[in-house]
Amino acid sequence: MTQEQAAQHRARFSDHKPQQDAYDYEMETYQKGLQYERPPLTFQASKWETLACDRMSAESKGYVHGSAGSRETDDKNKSAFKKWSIVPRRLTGHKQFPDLTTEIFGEKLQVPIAMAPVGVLRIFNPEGEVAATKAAAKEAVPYILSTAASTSIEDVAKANGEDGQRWYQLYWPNRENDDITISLLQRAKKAGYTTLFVTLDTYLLGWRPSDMDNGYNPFLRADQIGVALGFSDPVYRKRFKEQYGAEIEEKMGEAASGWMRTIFNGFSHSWEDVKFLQEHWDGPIVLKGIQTISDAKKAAEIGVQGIVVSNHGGRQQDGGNSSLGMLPHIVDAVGDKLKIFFDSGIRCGADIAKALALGADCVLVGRPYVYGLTLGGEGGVTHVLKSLIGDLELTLHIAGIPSVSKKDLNREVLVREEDLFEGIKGVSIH
Ligand SMILES: Cc1cc2nc3c(=O)[nH]c(=O)nc-3n(C[C@H](O)[C@H](O)[C@H](O)COP(=O)(O)O)c2cc1C
Repeated sequence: MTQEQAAQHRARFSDHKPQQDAYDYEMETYQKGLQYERPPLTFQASKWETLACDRMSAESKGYVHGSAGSRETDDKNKSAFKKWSIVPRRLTGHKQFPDLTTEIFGEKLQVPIAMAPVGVLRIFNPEGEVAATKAAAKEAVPYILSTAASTSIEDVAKANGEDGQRWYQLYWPNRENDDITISLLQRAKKAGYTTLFVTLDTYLLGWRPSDMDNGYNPFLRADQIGVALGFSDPVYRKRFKEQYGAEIEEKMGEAASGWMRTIFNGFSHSWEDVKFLQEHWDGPIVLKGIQTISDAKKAAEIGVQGIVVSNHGGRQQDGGNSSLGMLPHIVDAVGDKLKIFFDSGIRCGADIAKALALGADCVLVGRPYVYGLTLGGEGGVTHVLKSLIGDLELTLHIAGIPSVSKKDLNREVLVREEDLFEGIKGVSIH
């Protein structure tokens, strides 16, 4: 990104604030409680999943809650957070709430949180991506649109609005479909998506028992839910007509499976292929799905701007490591060269604080906002975002941590819970 572009981004986003501060949301809730009014949705983050799953069809539940194989990776993602504890400091004299703002690729963020790319949101609520992206814009949280979305690139941009911060996630067609890749990138650029996230771990869907039990693959169905980006793509439409002598709408089944084979083409690209994206995307590129130090170093070598330390929420490969466990090792290797995003397993404010303390520059929230969407549409997503932000803000404030900047929120504020019990043998706990 040029200096000039960075300046433009900064100017565009610097005044974009959430409509209501998360702490005010808490206070408003207590005020309403004085009149015996209860919040429509629970603040207990650990309950969102069960409540939402109870309300979904078996297919939707299997799709969002499902993970690869025996769920081992997913389970480890979540339990890894408990291995770290935030150690509070007292009498800090801080007279302000923590500063949660940060800067990513020249864009000011009000909080170091973005909404992870999640496909097919209309299976959870008819408003799908439109509801999610509107809530993101209102809470000043960047929205990452998935290539597997059930709403087009352009319609999501419209709903996200002038002030919305939007990034685009690519499921990368194989090189025989370079013209389709270029078309997707150009559409995203034109619609105001500023950063490109390229997902590396999903060249086909993982072995997901819960989906197979339901015989459910949202991308094979002719209901247009998993294929919106393809069906609205001029290059894919032209190709389809040439091949079938018919419009997509006349042969929906073939068009849906054709699009699925285009974006989940079965085989991995190579490091050399990334050059193609660098030639065709004018802006920062972030590789999503990095889980090893050597891949993180290669990402830095080939000159992309960031990585997401992620294992797709354990949905792709079973028997894997926790994403959080790898985070500090990767940060030590490339944290000074790349922006480090993190996801997989974040469920509450303290989880966010821990990932940031371990060196992430920004975290992505996945399943929790899908549960909010199921429970309350746009309002449900808003509630989840406000809750996570409020929880993060007060967790930091009460721990005596004045900001999310690396000088304040770093490994010094953490202790491994295990070491506390070993500490007597010589681990220093300052
Ligand atoms: C229902 C669902 C759909 C997803 N779709 C996508 C997608 O289209 N593209 C992508 O890169 N990641 C996708 N992800 C992965 C998320 O971006 C993110 O990596 C993951 O949700 C993080 O794990 P967590 O949900 O356990 O926090 C999806 C996740 C879920 C739960």
